[in-house]
Amino acid sequence: MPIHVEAEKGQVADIVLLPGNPERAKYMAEKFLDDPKLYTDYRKMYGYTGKFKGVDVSIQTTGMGVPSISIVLEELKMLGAKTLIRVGTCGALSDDMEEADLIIAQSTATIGTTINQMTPDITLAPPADFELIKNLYDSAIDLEMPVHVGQIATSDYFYGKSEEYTEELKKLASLGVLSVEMETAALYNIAAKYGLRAATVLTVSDHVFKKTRADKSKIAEGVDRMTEMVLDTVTKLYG
Ligand SMILES: O=P(O)(O)O[C@H]1O[C@H](CO)[C@@H](O)[C@H]1O
Ligand SMILES: O=c1cc[nH]c(=O)[nH]1
Repeated sequence: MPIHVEAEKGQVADIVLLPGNPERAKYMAEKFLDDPKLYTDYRKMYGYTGKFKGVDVSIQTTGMGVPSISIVLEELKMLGAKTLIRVGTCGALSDDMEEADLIIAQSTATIGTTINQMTPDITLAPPADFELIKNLYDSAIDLEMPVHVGQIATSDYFYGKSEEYTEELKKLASLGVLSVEMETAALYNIAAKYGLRAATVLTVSDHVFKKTRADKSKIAEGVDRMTEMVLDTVTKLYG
């Protein structure tokens, strides 16, 4: 049994949805899965396996930031997971984006994250799995959800420490980067390392430059949308 994801082989499904927040994992499992079973609560990083329309699906908390999700991803790989879809929140870098809009991350830039140490002399640019993001996009359109597709940024900082950091975010925004969050670079790099399928879907919880945050009910609306979109794709690909 791995040290942090306290599950035995066979308890985690091939397909794992990855929220950062443990309360989101619990909410999603209880609301969307049939017969969800908790397989780990170590450090309150809840992990559940249940069924959605007959397909086995796990929902595993990752915690916040690259170091935390990296531990979880390595252990999910040990447990046999094959398709990994992050379901997170993010700060929009464009004021035109609405709270609770969805973003599919084709790729991610990095600010400061330790994951770059995986290939110190190489700037790796691992993309999301094409079939996953194509189907996620089709699901969002079929379900008439507001969706954006493009590059995001993964940062080690939630609270920017300096004016320089804000300038870096503005630079990324001017280069077309849609939003900032804290885990996807680890997901795409570790998926590349093991040949796993990965994608990230985010819902806009904050506006970085306007310095506003959606209220909890608006974030919940985005989480519901994001989960419905991802589970629609799961049934199309694996049902
Ligand atoms: O809502 P989650 O999935 O945790 O994602 C975002 O929210 C956290 C910061 O509040 C970071 O983990 C960031 O990536
Ligand atoms: O602004 C934000 C919002 C969510 N997550 C982040 O990392 N940043």
